[in-house]
Amino acid sequence: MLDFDRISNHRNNRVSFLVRKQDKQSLTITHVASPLRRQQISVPSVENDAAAGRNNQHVAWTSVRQERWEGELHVQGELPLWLKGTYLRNGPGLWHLENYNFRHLFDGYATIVKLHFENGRLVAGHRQIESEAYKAARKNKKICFREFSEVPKHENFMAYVGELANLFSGASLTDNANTGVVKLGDGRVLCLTETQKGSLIIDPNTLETLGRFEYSDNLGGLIHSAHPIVTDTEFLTLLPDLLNPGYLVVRMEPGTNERKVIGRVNCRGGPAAGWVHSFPVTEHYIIVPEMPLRYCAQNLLRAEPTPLYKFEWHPESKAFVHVMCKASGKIVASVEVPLFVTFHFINAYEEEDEDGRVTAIIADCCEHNADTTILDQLRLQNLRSFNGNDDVLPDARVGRFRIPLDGSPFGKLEAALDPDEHGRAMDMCSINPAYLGKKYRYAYACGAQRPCNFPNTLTKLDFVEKKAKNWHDEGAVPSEPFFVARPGATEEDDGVVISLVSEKSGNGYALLLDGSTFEEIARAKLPYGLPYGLHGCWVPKK
Ligand SMILES: CC(=O)/C=C/C=C(C)/C=C/C1=C(C)CCCC1(C)C
Ligand SMILES: CC(/C=C/C=O)=C\C=C\C=O
Ligand SMILES: [Fe+2]
Repeated sequence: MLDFDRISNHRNNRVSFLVRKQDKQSLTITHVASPLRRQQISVPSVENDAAAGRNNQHVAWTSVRQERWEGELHVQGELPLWLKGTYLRNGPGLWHLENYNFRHLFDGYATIVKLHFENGRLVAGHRQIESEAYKAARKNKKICFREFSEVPKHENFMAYVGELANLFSGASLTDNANTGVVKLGDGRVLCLTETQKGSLIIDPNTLETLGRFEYSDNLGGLIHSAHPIVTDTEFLTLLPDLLNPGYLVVRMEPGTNERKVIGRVNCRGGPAAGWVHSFPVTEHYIIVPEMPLRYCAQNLLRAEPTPLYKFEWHPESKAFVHVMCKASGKIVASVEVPLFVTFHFINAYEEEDEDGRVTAIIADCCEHNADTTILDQLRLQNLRSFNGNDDVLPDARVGRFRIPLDGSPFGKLEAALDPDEHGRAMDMCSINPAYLGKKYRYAYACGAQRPCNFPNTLTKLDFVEKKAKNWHDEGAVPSEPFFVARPGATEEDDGVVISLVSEKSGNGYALLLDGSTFEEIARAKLPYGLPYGLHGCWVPKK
Protein backbone atom coordinates (compact mmCIF):
# COMPACT_ATOMS: atom_id res chain seq x y z
CA MET A 1 0.00 0.00 0.00
CA LEU A 2 1.23 3.47 -0.68
CA ASP A 3 2.35 5.25 2.42
CA PHE A 4 1.23 8.87 2.30
CA ASP A 5 2.34 11.87 4.37
CA ARG A 6 0.18 14.94 4.44
CA ILE A 7 2.07 17.98 3.22
CA SER A 8 0.16 21.10 3.95
CA ASN A 9 2.37 24.05 3.24
CA HIS A 10 0.09 26.42 1.44
CA ARG A 11 0.16 29.73 3.34
CA ASN A 12 -3.56 29.82 4.07
CA ASN A 13 -3.66 26.04 4.24
CA ARG A 14 -6.18 25.82 1.43
CA VAL A 15 -4.31 23.11 -0.36
CA SER A 16 -2.88 19.98 1.12
CA PHE A 17 -1.19 17.12 -0.63
CA LEU A 18 -0.85 13.54 0.35
CA VAL A 19 2.55 12.54 -0.88
CA ARG A 20 4.01 9.11 -0.94
CA LYS A 21 6.78 8.96 1.66
CA GLN A 22 9.40 7.49 -0.63
CA ASP A 23 8.82 10.29 -3.14
CA LYS A 24 9.30 13.09 -0.63
CA GLN A 25 12.97 13.79 -1.24
CA SER A 26 12.36 14.79 -4.83
CA LEU A 27 9.14 16.70 -4.39
CA THR A 28 8.98 20.47 -4.35
CA ILE A 29 5.88 22.56 -4.47
CA THR A 30 5.67 26.20 -5.40
CA HIS A 31 2.59 28.36 -5.45
CA VAL A 32 2.18 31.20 -7.88
CA ALA A 33 -0.35 33.91 -7.14
CA SER A 34 -2.77 33.84 -10.02
CA PRO A 35 -6.49 34.35 -10.55
CA LEU A 36 -6.49 30.63 -11.29
CA ARG A 37 -4.69 28.88 -8.48
CA ARG A 38 -1.38 27.58 -9.80
CA GLN A 39 0.92 25.03 -8.30
CA GLN A 40 4.08 23.82 -9.90
CA ILE A 41 5.37 20.52 -8.81
CA SER A 42 8.67 18.92 -9.59
CA VAL A 43 8.05 15.24 -9.34
CA PRO A 44 10.23 12.19 -9.03
CA SER A 45 11.05 10.31 -12.19
CA VAL A 46 9.54 6.92 -12.94
CA GLU A 47 12.88 5.39 -11.87
CA ASN A 48 12.26 6.80 -8.38
CA ASP A 49 8.83 5.28 -8.31
CA ALA A 50 9.79 2.71 -5.73
CA ALA A 51 6.23 1.64 -4.99
CA ALA A 52 5.75 0.53 -8.58
CA GLY A 53 9.23 -0.89 -8.41
CA ARG A 54 9.64 -1.52 -12.10
CA ASN A 55 11.75 0.40 -14.55
CA ASN A 56 10.62 0.94 -18.12
CA GLN A 57 7.04 0.19 -17.21
CA HIS A 58 4.62 2.37 -19.13
CA VAL A 59 3.16 5.15 -16.97
CA ALA A 60 -0.30 4.14 -18.25
CA TRP A 61 -0.04 0.95 -16.19
CA THR A 62 1.82 2.42 -13.20
CA SER A 63 0.02 3.55 -10.05
CA VAL A 64 -0.64 7.26 -9.74
CA ARG A 65 2.29 8.84 -7.92
CA GLN A 66 0.43 11.20 -5.59
CA GLU A 67 -2.91 10.95 -3.90
CA ARG A 68 -3.93 14.33 -5.27
CA TRP A 69 -2.71 17.27 -7.25
CA GLU A 70 -4.19 20.42 -8.76
CA GLY A 71 -2.72 23.18 -10.89
CA GLU A 72 -2.98 25.28 -14.01
CA LEU A 73 -1.45 23.83 -17.16
CA HIS A 74 0.45 25.69 -19.85
CA VAL A 75 -1.51 25.31 -23.08
CA GLN A 76 0.15 24.91 -26.47
CA GLY A 77 -2.30 25.90 -29.17
CA GLU A 78 -5.60 27.62 -28.48
CA LEU A 79 -8.49 26.44 -26.37
CA PRO A 80 -11.84 27.48 -27.83
CA LEU A 81 -13.41 30.23 -25.73
CA TRP A 82 -16.78 28.48 -25.92
CA LEU A 83 -15.34 25.50 -24.03
CA LYS A 84 -16.50 26.26 -20.47
CA GLY A 85 -16.81 23.46 -18.00
CA THR A 86 -15.10 20.47 -16.48
CA TYR A 87 -14.17 17.21 -18.13
CA LEU A 88 -14.01 14.44 -15.52
CA ARG A 89 -12.40 11.08 -16.13
CA ASN A 90 -12.54 8.10 -13.79
CA GLY A 91 -10.47 4.94 -13.78
CA PRO A 92 -8.51 2.46 -11.69
CA GLY A 93 -5.28 4.35 -10.94
CA LEU A 94 -3.72 2.56 -7.97
CA TRP A 95 -2.83 -1.09 -8.32
CA HIS A 96 -0.91 -2.09 -5.24
CA LEU A 97 -1.09 -2.35 -1.47
CA GLU A 98 2.18 -2.52 0.43
CA ASN A 99 4.09 -5.12 -1.58
CA TYR A 100 1.01 -6.78 -3.00
CA ASN A 101 0.29 -6.02 -6.64
CA PHE A 102 -3.17 -6.26 -8.13
CA ARG A 103 -3.32 -8.37 -11.24
CA HIS A 104 -6.06 -6.90 -13.38
CA LEU A 105 -6.56 -3.42 -14.81
CA PHE A 106 -10.10 -3.32 -13.39
CA ASP A 107 -8.96 -3.95 -9.79
CA GLY A 108 -7.23 -0.62 -9.19
CA TYR A 109 -8.53 1.93 -6.69
CA ALA A 110 -10.33 4.78 -8.41
CA THR A 111 -8.49 7.92 -9.47
CA ILE A 112 -10.63 10.79 -10.72
CA VAL A 113 -9.04 13.38 -13.03
CA LYS A 114 -10.44 16.80 -13.93
CA LEU A 115 -9.72 19.26 -16.71
CA HIS A 116 -11.45 22.58 -16.08
CA PHE A 117 -11.68 24.82 -19.17
CA GLU A 118 -12.56 28.49 -18.87
CA ASN A 119 -11.56 31.66 -20.76
CA GLY A 120 -9.01 29.74 -22.80
CA ARG A 121 -7.26 28.45 -19.67
CA LEU A 122 -6.97 24.97 -18.26
CA VAL A 123 -6.78 23.85 -14.63
CA ALA A 124 -6.18 20.15 -14.07
CA GLY A 125 -6.29 17.94 -11.01
CA HIS A 126 -6.59 14.39 -9.81
CA ARG A 127 -7.60 12.76 -6.54
CA GLN A 128 -8.20 9.28 -5.14
CA ILE A 129 -11.85 8.36 -4.59
CA GLU A 130 -12.41 7.65 -0.90
CA SER A 131 -14.45 4.47 -1.15
CA GLU A 132 -14.84 2.26 1.92
CA ALA A 133 -12.74 -0.32 0.07
CA TYR A 134 -9.89 2.16 -0.45
CA LYS A 135 -10.02 3.54 3.09
CA ALA A 136 -10.14 0.05 4.63
CA ALA A 137 -7.22 -1.10 2.47
CA ARG A 138 -5.12 1.86 3.59
CA LYS A 139 -6.03 1.40 7.23
CA ASN A 140 -5.55 -2.36 7.39
CA LYS A 141 -2.79 -2.56 4.78
CA LYS A 142 -4.63 -5.32 2.94
CA ILE A 143 -7.64 -5.59 0.68
CA CYS A 144 -10.82 -5.96 2.70
CA PHE A 145 -13.47 -6.21 -0.05
CA ARG A 146 -13.96 -8.33 -3.18
CA GLU A 147 -12.66 -6.41 -6.17
CA PHE A 148 -13.10 -7.29 -9.85
CA SER A 149 -10.57 -10.13 -9.64
CA GLU A 150 -9.07 -9.97 -6.16
CA VAL A 151 -10.57 -11.52 -3.05
CA PRO A 152 -9.50 -10.72 0.56
CA LYS A 153 -7.32 -13.43 2.07
CA HIS A 154 -8.86 -15.16 5.09
CA GLU A 155 -7.01 -15.84 8.29
CA ASN A 156 -8.93 -19.04 9.02
CA PHE A 157 -11.85 -21.15 7.90
CA MET A 158 -14.38 -19.35 10.11
CA ALA A 159 -13.35 -16.01 8.63
CA TYR A 160 -13.89 -17.54 5.17
CA VAL A 161 -17.41 -18.70 6.11
CA GLY A 162 -18.22 -15.28 7.57
CA GLU A 163 -17.01 -13.56 4.43
CA LEU A 164 -19.10 -15.87 2.25
CA ALA A 165 -22.20 -14.91 4.23
CA ASN A 166 -21.28 -11.28 3.62
CA LEU A 167 -21.02 -12.00 -0.07
CA PHE A 168 -24.70 -12.86 -0.26
CA SER A 169 -25.72 -9.68 1.54
CA GLY A 170 -23.30 -7.71 -0.63
CA ALA A 171 -21.35 -6.53 2.43
CA SER A 172 -18.09 -8.02 1.18
CA LEU A 173 -18.36 -6.57 -2.35
CA THR A 174 -16.25 -3.58 -3.27
CA ASP A 175 -17.55 -0.02 -3.51
CA ASN A 176 -14.41 0.98 -5.43
CA ALA A 177 -16.16 3.24 -7.95
CA ASN A 178 -13.45 3.04 -10.61
CA THR A 179 -15.28 2.68 -13.92
CA GLY A 180 -17.22 5.78 -14.94
CA VAL A 181 -18.47 9.16 -13.84
CA VAL A 182 -21.85 10.68 -14.73
CA LYS A 183 -23.64 13.97 -14.12
CA LEU A 184 -27.26 13.40 -13.13
CA GLY A 185 -30.00 15.72 -14.39
CA ASP A 186 -30.13 17.34 -10.94
CA GLY A 187 -26.41 18.18 -11.02
CA ARG A 188 -25.13 15.49 -8.68
CA VAL A 189 -22.00 13.78 -9.99
CA LEU A 190 -21.57 10.05 -9.39
CA CYS A 191 -18.61 7.74 -9.77
CA LEU A 192 -19.76 4.23 -10.59
CA THR A 193 -18.71 0.64 -10.92
CA GLU A 194 -20.64 -2.60 -11.37
CA THR A 195 -21.58 -3.05 -7.73
CA GLN A 196 -24.56 -0.93 -6.74
CA LYS A 197 -22.88 0.05 -3.48
CA GLY A 198 -20.06 1.48 -5.57
CA SER A 199 -22.12 4.54 -6.51
CA LEU A 200 -20.34 7.46 -4.84
CA ILE A 201 -21.15 11.16 -4.98
CA ILE A 202 -18.24 13.49 -5.67
CA ASP A 203 -17.73 17.23 -5.82
CA PRO A 204 -16.77 17.95 -9.45
CA ASN A 205 -14.65 20.96 -8.42
CA THR A 206 -12.65 19.64 -5.49
CA LEU A 207 -12.98 15.97 -6.54
CA GLU A 208 -13.78 15.20 -2.90
CA THR A 209 -15.80 12.06 -2.21
CA LEU A 210 -19.00 13.31 -0.55
CA GLY A 211 -20.55 9.96 0.33
CA ARG A 212 -22.46 7.01 -0.97
CA PHE A 213 -25.41 7.48 -3.30
CA GLU A 214 -28.08 5.42 -1.53
CA TYR A 215 -30.82 4.04 -3.77
CA SER A 216 -33.99 4.60 -1.74
CA ASP A 217 -36.10 1.93 -3.51
CA ASN A 218 -36.34 -1.68 -2.42
CA LEU A 219 -35.24 -3.21 -5.69
CA GLY A 220 -32.35 -5.01 -4.07
CA GLY A 221 -29.81 -6.85 -6.14
CA LEU A 222 -26.12 -6.29 -5.78
CA ILE A 223 -24.94 -5.28 -9.21
CA HIS A 224 -25.93 -3.11 -12.14
CA SER A 225 -24.63 -2.09 -15.53
CA ALA A 226 -21.46 0.00 -15.18
CA HIS A 227 -22.84 2.37 -17.83
CA PRO A 228 -26.29 3.75 -17.09
CA ILE A 229 -27.80 5.95 -19.79
CA VAL A 230 -27.90 9.40 -18.22
CA THR A 231 -29.59 12.46 -19.70
CA ASP A 232 -30.95 15.68 -18.19
CA THR A 233 -34.31 13.96 -17.72
CA GLU A 234 -33.53 10.40 -16.67
CA PHE A 235 -31.15 7.68 -15.51
CA LEU A 236 -31.78 4.27 -17.04
CA THR A 237 -30.00 1.11 -16.05
CA LEU A 238 -30.18 -2.69 -15.97
CA LEU A 239 -30.11 -4.74 -12.78
CA PRO A 240 -29.04 -8.31 -13.59
CA ASP A 241 -30.86 -10.99 -11.60
CA LEU A 242 -28.25 -13.53 -10.55
CA LEU A 243 -30.75 -16.04 -9.12
CA ASN A 244 -33.50 -16.13 -11.71
CA PRO A 245 -31.58 -15.20 -14.89
CA GLY A 246 -32.89 -11.93 -16.28
CA TYR A 247 -32.66 -8.17 -16.00
CA LEU A 248 -34.79 -5.51 -14.36
CA VAL A 249 -34.93 -2.42 -16.56
CA VAL A 250 -35.20 0.61 -14.27
CA ARG A 251 -35.51 4.38 -14.48
CA MET A 252 -34.68 7.09 -11.95
CA GLU A 253 -35.82 10.72 -12.20
CA PRO A 254 -33.52 13.64 -11.46
CA GLY A 255 -33.81 14.87 -7.87
CA THR A 256 -34.70 11.41 -6.57
CA ASN A 257 -32.77 8.34 -5.45
CA GLU A 258 -35.60 5.99 -6.32
CA ARG A 259 -35.40 3.68 -9.30
CA LYS A 260 -38.73 2.50 -10.71
CA VAL A 261 -39.15 -0.67 -12.71
CA ILE A 262 -40.00 -0.24 -16.40
CA GLY A 263 -40.06 -3.96 -17.07
CA ARG A 264 -38.23 -7.24 -16.84
CA VAL A 265 -36.40 -9.33 -19.42
CA ASN A 266 -36.02 -13.05 -18.80
CA CYS A 267 -32.87 -14.59 -20.22
CA ARG A 268 -33.42 -17.10 -22.98
CA GLY A 269 -30.22 -19.09 -22.60
CA GLY A 270 -27.63 -20.25 -20.14
CA PRO A 271 -27.47 -20.98 -16.45
CA ALA A 272 -27.08 -17.29 -15.60
CA ALA A 273 -27.63 -13.80 -16.94
CA GLY A 274 -25.17 -12.51 -19.53
CA TRP A 275 -22.72 -9.82 -18.41
CA VAL A 276 -24.08 -6.33 -19.14
CA HIS A 277 -21.27 -3.80 -18.77
CA SER A 278 -23.31 -1.44 -20.96
CA PHE A 279 -26.46 -1.32 -23.12
CA PRO A 280 -27.89 1.11 -25.67
CA VAL A 281 -31.23 2.89 -26.08
CA THR A 282 -33.17 4.36 -29.00
CA GLU A 283 -35.76 7.13 -28.72
CA HIS A 284 -38.52 4.68 -27.76
CA TYR A 285 -36.77 1.43 -26.84
CA ILE A 286 -34.29 0.01 -24.38
CA ILE A 287 -32.03 -2.63 -25.89
CA VAL A 288 -31.08 -5.47 -23.54
CA PRO A 289 -28.14 -7.56 -24.79
CA GLU A 290 -27.82 -11.15 -23.55
CA MET A 291 -24.18 -12.03 -24.11
CA PRO A 292 -23.00 -15.67 -23.90
CA LEU A 293 -20.29 -14.41 -21.50
CA ARG A 294 -22.38 -14.95 -18.37
CA TYR A 295 -22.01 -14.21 -14.66
CA CYS A 296 -20.92 -17.34 -12.80
CA ALA A 297 -21.87 -17.89 -9.14
CA GLN A 298 -19.12 -20.50 -8.69
CA ASN A 299 -16.44 -18.17 -9.98
CA LEU A 300 -17.79 -15.49 -7.68
CA LEU A 301 -17.01 -17.75 -4.72
CA ARG A 302 -13.49 -18.64 -5.78
CA ALA A 303 -10.53 -17.18 -3.91
CA GLU A 304 -8.30 -17.10 -7.00
CA PRO A 305 -9.27 -15.52 -10.31
CA THR A 306 -10.23 -17.79 -13.20
CA PRO A 307 -9.27 -16.90 -16.80
CA LEU A 308 -12.69 -15.30 -17.19
CA TYR A 309 -12.85 -13.89 -13.66
CA LYS A 310 -16.45 -13.83 -12.37
CA PHE A 311 -17.77 -14.91 -15.76
CA GLU A 312 -18.05 -18.02 -17.92
CA TRP A 313 -18.29 -18.40 -21.70
CA HIS A 314 -21.38 -20.38 -22.78
CA PRO A 315 -21.48 -20.55 -26.58
CA GLU A 316 -24.07 -23.32 -26.37
CA SER A 317 -26.40 -20.94 -24.54
CA LYS A 318 -26.44 -18.68 -27.62
CA ALA A 319 -26.71 -14.92 -27.72
CA PHE A 320 -29.83 -12.77 -27.78
CA VAL A 321 -30.94 -9.18 -28.03
CA HIS A 322 -34.20 -8.06 -26.42
CA VAL A 323 -36.00 -4.82 -27.23
CA MET A 324 -38.24 -3.26 -24.56
CA CYS A 325 -40.67 -0.39 -25.13
CA LYS A 326 -39.62 2.41 -22.80
CA ALA A 327 -43.17 3.63 -22.23
CA SER A 328 -44.93 0.30 -21.60
CA GLY A 329 -42.16 -2.08 -20.50
CA LYS A 330 -43.40 -4.57 -23.10
CA ILE A 331 -40.88 -6.63 -25.01
CA VAL A 332 -41.38 -5.92 -28.70
CA ALA A 333 -38.59 -8.14 -30.02
CA SER A 334 -36.38 -10.90 -28.66
CA VAL A 335 -34.09 -12.39 -31.26
CA GLU A 336 -31.18 -14.76 -31.43
CA VAL A 337 -28.03 -13.11 -32.76
CA PRO A 338 -24.54 -14.38 -33.64
CA LEU A 339 -22.25 -14.88 -30.64
CA PHE A 340 -20.62 -11.64 -29.52
CA VAL A 341 -18.33 -10.14 -26.87
CA THR A 342 -18.55 -6.47 -26.00
CA PHE A 343 -17.91 -4.12 -23.13
CA HIS A 344 -19.29 -1.02 -24.78
CA PHE A 345 -22.30 -0.21 -26.87
CA ILE A 346 -21.78 2.91 -28.96
CA ASN A 347 -25.34 3.95 -29.83
CA ALA A 348 -28.60 2.61 -31.27
CA TYR A 349 -31.44 3.98 -33.38
CA GLU A 350 -34.72 3.07 -35.01
CA GLU A 351 -34.65 2.25 -38.72
CA GLU A 352 -37.75 3.39 -40.61
CA ASP A 353 -39.26 2.43 -43.94
CA GLU A 354 -40.39 5.02 -46.48
CA ASP A 355 -43.73 5.40 -44.66
CA GLY A 356 -41.98 6.24 -41.39
CA ARG A 357 -42.80 2.88 -39.79
CA VAL A 358 -40.07 1.52 -37.49
CA THR A 359 -38.94 -1.75 -39.02
CA ALA A 360 -35.75 -2.53 -37.13
CA ILE A 361 -33.34 -1.44 -34.44
CA ILE A 362 -29.73 -0.75 -35.33
CA ALA A 363 -27.37 -1.13 -32.36
CA ASP A 364 -23.60 -0.61 -32.59
CA CYS A 365 -20.95 -1.87 -30.20
CA CYS A 366 -17.20 -2.34 -29.88
CA GLU A 367 -17.20 -6.07 -30.64
CA HIS A 368 -14.28 -8.37 -29.88
CA ASN A 369 -15.03 -10.96 -32.58
CA ALA A 370 -16.83 -13.19 -30.07
CA ASP A 371 -13.47 -13.80 -28.40
CA THR A 372 -13.16 -13.44 -24.63
CA THR A 373 -9.33 -13.26 -24.59
CA ILE A 374 -9.51 -9.46 -24.38
CA LEU A 375 -10.43 -9.84 -20.68
CA ASP A 376 -7.18 -11.66 -20.04
CA GLN A 377 -5.24 -9.22 -22.22
CA LEU A 378 -6.26 -6.54 -19.71
CA ARG A 379 -4.21 -8.25 -16.97
CA LEU A 380 -1.56 -5.81 -15.82
CA GLN A 381 1.25 -8.25 -16.54
CA ASN A 382 0.20 -8.37 -20.19
CA LEU A 383 -0.21 -4.63 -20.42
CA ARG A 384 3.17 -4.02 -18.76
CA SER A 385 5.17 -6.57 -20.73
CA PHE A 386 4.87 -5.02 -24.20
CA ASN A 387 8.22 -5.09 -26.02
CA GLY A 388 7.15 -2.85 -28.89
CA ASN A 389 7.13 -5.66 -31.45
CA ASP A 390 4.62 -8.34 -30.58
CA ASP A 391 1.21 -7.65 -32.00
CA VAL A 392 -0.77 -9.19 -29.18
CA LEU A 393 -3.98 -7.14 -29.11
CA PRO A 394 -6.88 -9.35 -30.27
CA ASP A 395 -8.86 -8.01 -33.24
CA ALA A 396 -12.06 -6.03 -32.73
CA ARG A 397 -14.57 -4.22 -34.92
CA VAL A 398 -17.64 -2.02 -34.79
CA GLY A 399 -20.33 -4.68 -34.51
CA ARG A 400 -23.61 -3.49 -35.98
CA PHE A 401 -26.71 -5.41 -34.88
CA ARG A 402 -29.87 -5.25 -36.98
CA ILE A 403 -32.83 -6.38 -34.91
CA PRO A 404 -35.99 -6.83 -36.98
CA LEU A 405 -39.26 -5.76 -35.37
CA ASP A 406 -41.49 -7.92 -37.61
CA GLY A 407 -41.39 -10.97 -35.36
CA SER A 408 -38.54 -12.75 -37.19
CA PRO A 409 -36.52 -14.86 -34.77
CA PHE A 410 -33.01 -13.83 -35.83
CA GLY A 411 -31.02 -10.61 -35.80
CA LYS A 412 -27.86 -9.85 -37.79
CA LEU A 413 -24.41 -8.80 -36.62
CA GLU A 414 -21.90 -7.41 -39.11
CA ALA A 415 -18.96 -5.00 -39.12
CA ALA A 416 -20.20 -1.45 -39.73
CA LEU A 417 -16.97 -0.64 -41.58
CA ASP A 418 -13.82 -2.51 -42.60
CA PRO A 419 -11.90 -3.05 -39.32
CA ASP A 420 -8.64 -2.35 -41.16
CA GLU A 421 -9.79 1.29 -41.25
CA HIS A 422 -8.99 1.44 -37.50
CA GLY A 423 -6.21 -1.13 -37.13
CA ARG A 424 -8.57 -3.95 -36.09
CA ALA A 425 -8.94 -2.61 -32.54
CA MET A 426 -12.03 -0.91 -31.27
CA ASP A 427 -13.09 0.20 -27.81
CA MET A 428 -13.66 3.17 -25.49
CA CYS A 429 -16.22 5.05 -27.57
CA SER A 430 -18.21 8.27 -27.35
CA ILE A 431 -20.72 10.12 -29.53
CA ASN A 432 -22.28 13.55 -29.71
CA PRO A 433 -24.81 13.18 -26.83
CA ALA A 434 -27.46 15.05 -28.86
CA TYR A 435 -27.54 11.95 -31.11
CA LEU A 436 -28.16 9.47 -28.29
CA GLY A 437 -30.74 6.97 -29.53
CA LYS A 438 -30.98 8.70 -32.91
CA LYS A 439 -29.64 7.98 -36.37
CA TYR A 440 -26.05 9.17 -36.23
CA ARG A 441 -23.03 9.36 -38.47
CA TYR A 442 -19.96 9.76 -36.27
CA ALA A 443 -18.42 8.05 -33.27
CA TYR A 444 -15.06 8.55 -31.56
CA ALA A 445 -13.15 5.59 -30.13
CA CYS A 446 -9.72 4.00 -29.75
CA GLY A 447 -8.31 1.90 -32.55
CA ALA A 448 -4.80 0.62 -33.20
CA GLN A 449 -1.60 1.29 -35.01
CA ARG A 450 -0.05 -2.14 -34.88
CA PRO A 451 1.98 -3.81 -33.51
CA CYS A 452 0.47 -3.07 -30.10
CA ASN A 453 -0.88 -4.67 -26.95
CA PHE A 454 -3.61 -2.08 -26.28
CA PRO A 455 -5.62 0.36 -28.40
CA ASN A 456 -3.23 3.24 -29.11
CA THR A 457 -5.00 5.53 -31.57
CA LEU A 458 -7.81 8.02 -31.29
CA THR A 459 -10.18 7.27 -34.11
CA LYS A 460 -13.07 9.15 -35.68
CA LEU A 461 -15.53 6.77 -37.32
CA ASP A 462 -17.74 7.86 -40.20
CA PHE A 463 -20.55 5.35 -40.70
CA VAL A 464 -21.76 6.97 -43.93
CA GLU A 465 -18.42 7.00 -45.77
CA LYS A 466 -17.37 3.85 -43.86
CA LYS A 467 -14.02 5.50 -43.16
CA ALA A 468 -11.92 6.27 -40.10
CA LYS A 469 -9.49 9.08 -39.30
CA ASN A 470 -6.76 8.02 -36.89
CA TRP A 471 -4.57 10.07 -34.53
CA HIS A 472 -1.45 8.39 -33.16
CA ASP A 473 1.55 9.37 -31.03
CA GLU A 474 4.34 6.77 -31.07
CA GLY A 475 4.42 4.75 -27.83
CA ALA A 476 1.60 6.74 -26.22
CA VAL A 477 -1.61 5.38 -24.70
CA PRO A 478 -4.54 7.78 -25.17
CA SER A 479 -7.69 7.39 -23.10
CA GLU A 480 -11.30 7.35 -24.38
CA PRO A 481 -11.83 10.26 -26.80
CA PHE A 482 -14.67 12.28 -25.31
CA PHE A 483 -16.76 14.52 -27.57
CA VAL A 484 -18.02 17.90 -26.34
CA ALA A 485 -20.36 19.72 -28.75
CA ARG A 486 -19.98 23.43 -29.44
CA PRO A 487 -23.04 25.21 -28.00
CA GLY A 488 -25.34 26.10 -30.89
CA ALA A 489 -23.71 23.63 -33.29
CA THR A 490 -25.85 22.24 -36.09
CA GLU A 491 -23.34 19.71 -37.46
CA GLU A 492 -22.99 16.43 -35.58
CA ASP A 493 -19.19 16.66 -35.39
CA ASP A 494 -18.95 20.37 -34.54
CA GLY A 495 -17.11 20.31 -31.24
CA VAL A 496 -13.93 19.06 -29.64
CA VAL A 497 -12.62 15.69 -28.60
CA ILE A 498 -10.79 15.46 -25.27
CA SER A 499 -8.35 12.73 -24.28
CA LEU A 500 -5.62 12.28 -21.67
CA VAL A 501 -2.49 10.78 -23.12
CA SER A 502 0.10 8.74 -21.19
CA GLU A 503 3.47 8.86 -22.95
CA LYS A 504 6.22 6.28 -23.28
CA SER A 505 8.62 8.76 -21.59
CA GLY A 506 6.52 8.71 -18.40
CA ASN A 507 5.05 12.13 -19.14
CA GLY A 508 1.49 12.89 -20.06
CA TYR A 509 -0.70 15.56 -21.58
CA ALA A 510 -4.28 16.62 -22.09
CA LEU A 511 -5.15 16.68 -25.79
CA LEU A 512 -7.88 18.48 -27.72
CA LEU A 513 -8.74 17.48 -31.27
CA ASP A 514 -11.18 19.22 -33.57
CA GLY A 515 -14.29 17.02 -33.76
CA SER A 516 -14.65 17.65 -37.47
CA THR A 517 -11.14 17.65 -38.96
CA PHE A 518 -9.72 15.47 -36.18
CA GLU A 519 -6.63 17.70 -36.20
CA GLU A 520 -4.94 18.75 -32.95
CA ILE A 521 -6.19 22.08 -31.56
CA ALA A 522 -4.26 22.19 -28.30
CA ARG A 523 -2.30 20.15 -25.83
CA ALA A 524 -1.21 20.83 -22.26
CA LYS A 525 1.57 18.95 -20.53
CA LEU A 526 0.76 17.52 -17.13
CA PRO A 527 3.41 17.76 -14.38
CA TYR A 528 3.74 13.96 -14.63
CA GLY A 529 2.12 11.19 -16.63
CA LEU A 530 -1.08 9.74 -15.25
CA PRO A 531 -2.17 6.12 -15.30
CA TYR A 532 -4.68 5.04 -17.94
CA GLY A 533 -8.28 5.93 -17.14
CA LEU A 534 -11.57 4.64 -18.42
CA HIS A 535 -14.66 6.81 -18.86
CA GLY A 536 -15.49 10.49 -18.63
CA CYS A 537 -18.28 13.03 -18.52
CA TRP A 538 -18.73 16.75 -19.11
CA VAL A 539 -20.00 19.17 -16.48
CA PRO A 540 -20.80 22.42 -18.30
CA LYS A 541 -20.23 25.72 -16.52
CA LYS A 542 -23.59 27.46 -16.11
C1 LIG B 1 -13.44 -1.29 -14.03
C2 LIG B 1 -14.48 -2.01 -14.75
O1 LIG B 1 -14.69 -1.72 -15.91
C3 LIG B 1 -15.25 -3.04 -14.13
C4 LIG B 1 -15.30 -3.28 -12.81
C5 LIG B 1 -16.08 -4.35 -12.36
C6 LIG B 1 -16.24 -4.77 -11.10
C7 LIG B 1 -15.61 -4.06 -9.97
C8 LIG B 1 -17.04 -5.92 -10.89
C9 LIG B 1 -17.22 -6.51 -9.72
C10 LIG B 1 -18.02 -7.69 -9.46
C11 LIG B 1 -17.92 -8.16 -8.18
C12 LIG B 1 -17.01 -7.58 -7.13
C13 LIG B 1 -18.73 -9.32 -7.73
C14 LIG B 1 -19.93 -9.56 -8.57
C15 LIG B 1 -19.57 -9.62 -10.00
C16 LIG B 1 -18.92 -8.35 -10.50
C17 LIG B 1 -20.02 -7.41 -10.92
C18 LIG B 1 -18.13 -8.78 -11.72
C1 LIG C 1 -10.30 -0.87 -21.33
C2 LIG C 1 -11.44 -1.68 -21.81
C3 LIG C 1 -12.64 -1.78 -21.07
C4 LIG C 1 -13.00 -0.97 -20.08
C5 LIG C 1 -14.21 -1.09 -19.38
O1 LIG C 1 -14.77 -0.15 -18.83
C6 LIG C 1 -11.39 -2.36 -22.96
C7 LIG C 1 -10.32 -2.35 -23.86
C8 LIG C 1 -10.39 -3.12 -24.94
C9 LIG C 1 -9.35 -3.18 -25.87
O2 LIG C 1 -9.46 -3.50 -27.02
FE1 LIG D 1 -16.79 0.65 -19.48
